[in-house]
Amino acid sequence: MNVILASASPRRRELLSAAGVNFEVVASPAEEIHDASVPLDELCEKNAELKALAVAEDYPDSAVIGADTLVWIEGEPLGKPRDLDEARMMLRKLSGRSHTVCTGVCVVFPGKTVKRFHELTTVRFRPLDEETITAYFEKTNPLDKAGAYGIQDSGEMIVEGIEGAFDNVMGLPVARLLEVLQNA
Ligand SMILES: Cc1cn([C@H]2C[C@H](O)[C@@H](COP(=O)(O)OP(=O)(O)OP(=O)(O)O)O2)c(=O)[nH]c1=O
Repeated sequence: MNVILASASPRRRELLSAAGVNFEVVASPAEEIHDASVPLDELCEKNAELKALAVAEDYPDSAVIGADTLVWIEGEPLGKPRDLDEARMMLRKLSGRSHTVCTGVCVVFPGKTVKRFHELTTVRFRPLDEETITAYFEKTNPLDKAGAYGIQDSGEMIVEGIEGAFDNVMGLPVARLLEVLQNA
């Protein structure tokens, strides 16, 4: 079965390649929803589905994978920051506390069968002072990442510990995705 990753994210590409899956990449034109009144798990899965369905229209004979990662703190979803000021505000908010990272995944199979799931990881941040945030932004670009951080990019500067899967924080819970692809 031909597999398409409907994502522009280099991290998702890396993770799926490392799992030994052969796939093509087609970035999805879908617009994400960021509506705090929708429950986190539903929001991640819905966005993943919108991304996958938009590409599946043009590739009806392939299995099309969409994914969406949101950082959730105190009932508020954090997407990607608009600029460095907002990125700094996000890290201040995450400083010294735990938050939830939810990645929703949707696979649209030929015949339009849709499989959706999500995975949650708890991430505990170190207390961050302004100097650490500045130093961290010199190491990584926060603007293309939900919550303004990348656990895979000098994550030890800011993260104290996690409960759950690391790859889920990076943007793709691969083990569960492989099960879905294999059981198709
Ligand atoms: C929290 C966190 C997010 N991220 C990234 C994963 C995603 O690429 C991004 C969240 O944005 P998404 O909207 O989920 O994905 P995207 O816009 O990058 O790609 P596409 O919609 O085309 O699939 O944040 C990390 O790389 N590391 C992290 O620790």
